[in-house]
Amino acid sequence: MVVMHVKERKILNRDETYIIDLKFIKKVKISETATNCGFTECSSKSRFQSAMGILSAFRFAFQNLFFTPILYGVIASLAVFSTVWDNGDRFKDQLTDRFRSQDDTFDFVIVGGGSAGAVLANRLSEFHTVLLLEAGGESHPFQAIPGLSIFLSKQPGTDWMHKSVTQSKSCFACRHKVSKTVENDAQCSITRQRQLAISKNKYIFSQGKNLGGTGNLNYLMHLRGNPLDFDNWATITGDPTWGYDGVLPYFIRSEHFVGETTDKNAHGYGGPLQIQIPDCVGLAEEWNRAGVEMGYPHIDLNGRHTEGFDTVFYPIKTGVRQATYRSYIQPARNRPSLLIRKFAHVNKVILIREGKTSEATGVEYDRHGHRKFAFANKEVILSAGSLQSPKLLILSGIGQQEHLKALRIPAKSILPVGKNLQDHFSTLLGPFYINKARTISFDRDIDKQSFVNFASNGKGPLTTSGFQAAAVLASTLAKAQGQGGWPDLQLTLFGLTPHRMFYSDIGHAFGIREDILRRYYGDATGKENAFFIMVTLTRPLSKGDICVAANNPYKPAVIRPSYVCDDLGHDIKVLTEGIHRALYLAENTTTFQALETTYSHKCFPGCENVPFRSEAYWECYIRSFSIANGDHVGTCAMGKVGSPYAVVDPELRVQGIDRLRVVDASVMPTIVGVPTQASTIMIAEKGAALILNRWKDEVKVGYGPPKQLPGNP
Ligand SMILES: Cc1cc2nc3c(=O)[nH]c(=O)nc-3n(C[C@H](O)[C@H](O)[C@H](O)COP(=O)(O)OP(=O)(O)OC[C@H]3O[C@@H](n4cnc5c(N)ncnc54)[C@H](O)[C@@H]3O)c2cc1C
Repeated sequence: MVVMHVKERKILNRDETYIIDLKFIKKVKISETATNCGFTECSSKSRFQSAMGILSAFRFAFQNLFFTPILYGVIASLAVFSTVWDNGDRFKDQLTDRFRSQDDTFDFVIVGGGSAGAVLANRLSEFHTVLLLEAGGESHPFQAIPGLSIFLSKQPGTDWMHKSVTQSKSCFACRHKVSKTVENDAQCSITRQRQLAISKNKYIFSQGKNLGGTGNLNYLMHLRGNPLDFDNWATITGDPTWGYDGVLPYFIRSEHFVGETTDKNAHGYGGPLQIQIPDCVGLAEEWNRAGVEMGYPHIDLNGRHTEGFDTVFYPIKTGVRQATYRSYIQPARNRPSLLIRKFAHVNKVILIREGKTSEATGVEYDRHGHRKFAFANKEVILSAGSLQSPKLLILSGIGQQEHLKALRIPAKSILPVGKNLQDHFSTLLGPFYINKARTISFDRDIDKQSFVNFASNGKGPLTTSGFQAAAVLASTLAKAQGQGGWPDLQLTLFGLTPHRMFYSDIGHAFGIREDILRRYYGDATGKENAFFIMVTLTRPLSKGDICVAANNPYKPAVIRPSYVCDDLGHDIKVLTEGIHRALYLAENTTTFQALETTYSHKCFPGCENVPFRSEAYWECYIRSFSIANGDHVGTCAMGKVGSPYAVVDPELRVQGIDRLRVVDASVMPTIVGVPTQASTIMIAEKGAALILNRWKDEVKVGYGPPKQLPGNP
């Protein structure tokens, strides 16, 4: 093992051990190597100055010393890399396009090749001709590495980077951006627009912009949700097949589970998406043990459960991120029945009036500078995600009457499109310092060897996004309402030690001001070992909405998330309780006491005027260090016809319009109590089965291997 210490900087290698302090070289001994991640702790012993040592130190310096600065350089230039990648792919696509089919009529036209759209493209093209239109290109190679997750969002080539409107009750520490955009006011009415010279307190919402969608840049936590999340959907929609027992077979169908679990029957074996625990789980074992100390079971959180703790599963294969890009799109790509058009920005759905109702016949889209049209013999399916499917509906004439009127878009169906926006809302607690190297430090653990280890074995610290274990808990408020078995809080272990650029990287990932984080994390940087806990409100009362400001597909949607805005103060109370439980776990369980866990004593900048750790302090902390999880749902909710939020029916058909469905996260009527990718994939699997069943009498033979319709599993 080699440790090179140049001034304050350490770089690790696995073969030999030196400390170079520019003036002298020290031999050091490895005192401990932690399990599975390859974290290291070192202590110096004696000096030596052998010629061999110096020679190998120089050799090492040439091979490794520059690795970390280069890595930081690459990470800092990810924006450039992603743009260059995107432009290169665009150029290649333009060149090869002339050799591809120029057909414009297909059985199905799918808009958006993200988490849901990729599943549909795969399943439907087994039996029908499918055109998949995706605004972005191929997934970026860096997106395959889970360890780079916190750097992947907000890169211009591969992220839509939507902006919320200015928030008054949260986001106080969010990045302030100078902007001259025209903003909608609080009522989503385009008649009252204001010109803002400086816009602040805005969230930047990431959404993946390439094949695989947001699954390419998310944090890889694969959690399905609580059975009551889905039983609630069955009640809302009046359709029992959306209850837990109805949706479970579709979770199972999507999955190929690898590894050990306490609930084997809950899992699928042989599905497209490989699910497993990554090689590097850091403090997960201690986390689960501490949960048991607190009276919660260590369970499989993807099984039938109420409350509990568990290590988080990821959609990975030999360490590599799968997303729906590698699991659903790549295996289907060569089918003659599937045509993928990348860099195709869809502007609206083409609707024609048929008697009293309208029917979707195709879409209008722009590609490589040309306006084009594609037509569907059977159906058009929108899978553009919760922030864009509603926008496309509105631009096509499906939305709220006043809104369409103000936009001068002829109304085709009056529906509450864009209302009911829900998301998880979090804050990040820590650092919690510990006395052992059990978490990842970028400065210490990410080196040339860790890349080699990842590339050749799929092992090591690069296999984890940092989010390694979770707990789902019901708050006392939920229990008081008789919902003790229906968790409304998630605590997630974030196993990173603050590295040199931590304030900047976390600021980038979560959209928080760097100057504030530099002040807050100033003491933490350079300390050996620490972890964080993300505290998440998973069943918020506060709801937001989305509308569009102009009849122009290139104008960003107006997004009002309205986090922690409920009049009862419910959301703040539940989050504060979550913070107390996280603190209890870290400070009061014997498992974490054995690691000498101590919480940061620093006051969050802006909250100095309230007593540290008082209820008022935590409220200030939450409203300042606000993290929007990006789990947006509900903007095209399914429900009973005529209900206040229902846009699609339980078969995901847009109400009042023929041959048009929405199949993505936006159809969830209420948000599930965990991150939303697994449930989005389940919705797409169920949606595909519904569509195939509808068109079962018109199946074309000869498109791909399966000879039998999947139907209900
Ligand atoms: C930073 C972040 C971290 C997250 N972490 C997790 C996590 O750890 N675990 C988890 O389960 N969930 C996580 N999520 C949420 C999860 O990834 C999403 O819920 C899920 O991917 C949504 O899938 P979707 O199919 O609805 O939308 P998307 O995956 O966003 O797909 C929509 C696709 O449509 C395309 N598109 C949009 N508009 C157009 C248009 N006009 N024309 C053509 N194409 C268009 C987009 O480019 C995109 O490819 C995270 C989200 C974010 C933002």
